[in-house]
Amino acid sequence: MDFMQEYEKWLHSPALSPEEHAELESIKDDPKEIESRFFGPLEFGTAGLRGTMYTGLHNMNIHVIRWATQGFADVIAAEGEEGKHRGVAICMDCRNHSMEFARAAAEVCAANGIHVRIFDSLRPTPELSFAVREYGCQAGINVTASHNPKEYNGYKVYWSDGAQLPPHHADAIAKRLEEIDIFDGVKRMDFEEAVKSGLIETMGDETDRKFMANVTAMINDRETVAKVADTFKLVYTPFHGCGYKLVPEALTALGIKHLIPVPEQMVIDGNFPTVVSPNPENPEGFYLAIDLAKKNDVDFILGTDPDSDRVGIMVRNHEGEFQPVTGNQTGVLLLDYLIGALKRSGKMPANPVALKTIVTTEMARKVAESNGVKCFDTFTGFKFMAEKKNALEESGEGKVIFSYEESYGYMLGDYVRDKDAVTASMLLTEMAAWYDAQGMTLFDALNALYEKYGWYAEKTHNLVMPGLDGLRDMAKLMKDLRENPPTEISGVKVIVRKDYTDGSVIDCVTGAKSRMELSGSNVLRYELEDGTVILVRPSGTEPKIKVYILTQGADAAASNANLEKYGRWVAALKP
Ligand SMILES: O=P(O)(O)OC[C@H]1O[C@H](O)[C@H](O)[C@@H](O)[C@@H]1O
Repeated sequence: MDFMQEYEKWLHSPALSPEEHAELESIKDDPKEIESRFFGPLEFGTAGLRGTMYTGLHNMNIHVIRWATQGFADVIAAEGEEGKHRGVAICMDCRNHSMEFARAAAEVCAANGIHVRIFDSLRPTPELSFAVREYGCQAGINVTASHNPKEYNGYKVYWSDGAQLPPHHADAIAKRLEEIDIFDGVKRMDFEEAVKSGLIETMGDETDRKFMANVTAMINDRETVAKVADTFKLVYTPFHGCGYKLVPEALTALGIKHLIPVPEQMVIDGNFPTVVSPNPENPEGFYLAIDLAKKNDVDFILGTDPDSDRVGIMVRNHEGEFQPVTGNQTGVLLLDYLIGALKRSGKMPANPVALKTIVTTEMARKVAESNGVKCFDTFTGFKFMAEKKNALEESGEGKVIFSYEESYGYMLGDYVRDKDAVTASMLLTEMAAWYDAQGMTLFDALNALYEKYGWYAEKTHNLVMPGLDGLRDMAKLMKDLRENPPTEISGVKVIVRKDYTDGSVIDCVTGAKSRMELSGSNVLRYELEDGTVILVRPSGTEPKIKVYILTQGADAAASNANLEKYGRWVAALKP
């Protein structure tokens, strides 16, 4: 694509508002900026389209939203009249322009004769997955950039099972888009007109009630919560986003009496004014919650991201300080707790299964298998976990009790096919209360798990490479690693090398080549002589290469020393 030509096309399009024209005019002498906005369209990555909210083809704006929706509408329409009638559920998060973009998507669907159910205001992402399933919709659209910084927005697409579209399906939309002109090829219908004609319907409290009935049915142990409810306290922050209402509601239904919300962050605001990044993976954002927790003598903090699909926790250690519990650790804690709770309540299904991704700690497998639960790996993204859950359950091979990613996402129950911070927050709180009743904090519980299952340690390094140069650098880094694979990392031999792009496995000792089951994702994996696993992949949601170190040691000091040692190799990777 000739980026200058594309820029000119946009600059002269009558579809642009005066403000958008002015924005494009202002970069006319900046070819680099023009190239980065017009070199090509956004790609469907880990979680659909995601980009910064500027005027441009490689950005998120109303034109890109309408265009993507026209492509998606064609894919839905290909299902025939029945598919159009089943229609699409549409949701949005708290970001600037999310509501406007969601309504724009609804207008395009309606103009294509596709029935729309749109939420009347922001909702947690898992509720969209739920709504698609509950109302038997053909598809779903969610306008959200999840945990990204405020400049971003995104467009997630779902299919009838309530899961995000798998890559081959997303490719069909991308192919369709090549044939649709972004300005002239999109059908539109006025929102109010479409409401009047019955093509657009609104979802609100009635859908919340149905969703919440499913969430609260997941409670395992009200009795233990009730025992400690007079003294057990927690602090909660939704980071200005969608968790503000239904997470507290779930906790109240659980029987929690002392929920202390962070007042400044209970305010919905797409500028996320109190944090640099609304990502619960970044502990800095918890500073207000920590202050409040210390003042109120609380040991447990819960924080959900802006679209409330991810949740992060912090616990007080023996020095009285709060420390973040990583997604890997939180998942291990919850998996172990759920296994115990299901066994205690006699609700453990036959052939139980836990799912995790290839970049999630092996400790989860250890916990699962030590307790008679099978564990399977998938690629990053809940669409893959949903696919695996559906396949295992449809074939009768297993019943998934828990699915999780190291990146703070947890999927529970059968009513959603995406990560769900509403249900996870409630069950994490139930778990914290249960340990409280045993005289333990989650900090104690985690240490007990390490003692029992081994000292696993993980660290994800993010090599941030923004802009067009960044894209090139990232591609070069992956290429270099393929062309000159490391034979040792920080002085330790690589014994097996795997490339998930084509599923190839190379035994570095014998040179033998074989294949693995998983393939089709740009991920490299190195297995080292000491049992450490290092994985490298470009993020599908942010401009960065992620390097995951999964290691183990005889004790905490030894496993942390490994993280440091291998971290030095990672640091040298960045161009
Ligand atoms: O590692 P990335 O490709 O950036 O993805 C990070 C996360 O992004 C989104 O939240 C997806 O829904 C997750 O499944 C994924 O783990």
